[in-house]
Amino acid sequence: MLSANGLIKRYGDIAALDGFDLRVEAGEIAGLVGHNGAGKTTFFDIAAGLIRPDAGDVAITGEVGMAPQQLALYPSVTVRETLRLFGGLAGLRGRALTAAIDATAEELALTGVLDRRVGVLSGGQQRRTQAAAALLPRPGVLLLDEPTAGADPETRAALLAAVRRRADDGATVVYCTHYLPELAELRATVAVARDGRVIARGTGADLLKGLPGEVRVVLDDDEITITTADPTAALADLLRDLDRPVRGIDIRQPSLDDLYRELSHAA
Ligand SMILES: Nc1ncnc2c1ncn2[C@@H]1O[C@H](COP(=O)(O)OP(=O)(O)OP(=O)(O)O)[C@@H](O)[C@H]1O
Repeated sequence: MLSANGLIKRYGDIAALDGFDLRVEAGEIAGLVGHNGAGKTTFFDIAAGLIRPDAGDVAITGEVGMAPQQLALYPSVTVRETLRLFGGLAGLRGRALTAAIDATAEELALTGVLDRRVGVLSGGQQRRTQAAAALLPRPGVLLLDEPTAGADPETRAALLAAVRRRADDGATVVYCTHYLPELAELRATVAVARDGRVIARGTGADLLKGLPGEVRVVLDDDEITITTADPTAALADLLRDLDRPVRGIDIRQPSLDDLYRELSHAA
């Protein structure tokens, strides 16, 4: 469990966090989204104990594992040595450590590069190594800051599956991303940050309720477009009353992108 209450962090005139509240339960993945500068990284640094807030506190059950946005790896050591270091810091030794390294490398598709130096890996492999370092000790709380940035589709899928498994095993996960479809894939709840606060919190479905989607019906010489919160129902109504042949149908359900846009533009 993680519970941040009333966090405030100022840098001169800038309030990086300005009353930031967030509660995430064990087994939950909370997707933290928001503009550049909304305060996501500052929140992570405070939750991980790297910096102190000016006010407020974060309560955490268990250890914290963090994969920061900036790669923080030693280029001259191998992937295996990297994982050995992070596992060792978390108290893993001997056979337990070796088994954890093998299992984590396997789930993040790093087995083939375990004995290569981090500095010669591709960007995606380095990012997976960083995620592996955070995931390996199986911390109770995982803070992941855009771990799939620059990842190819296979890497992305492996990472998302590994994160989902950790939550299924009971970890509390906060997952920062600018790529909203990932949150649906992770079955994450959503927290939208803006100007140092969480301004919307809930399941994707809750937050999307009432936002407009669109249904477009293409006829022989005409086209009908309806903007509505329930495009499927609008389509059913339309088709019931329509006496002309339909050439094409296009439905766009409201998405997290719509929510993000709406909240970002709200005063
Ligand atoms: N050490 C610092 N000194 C001065 N200002 C800072 C410092 N760290 C963060 N800030 C400012 O605080 C605000 C929040 O920054 P933060 O990095 O937390 O945002 P973010 O939501 O993580 O952004 P991004 O999506 O770009 O990663 C920004 O305006 C940033 O410039």
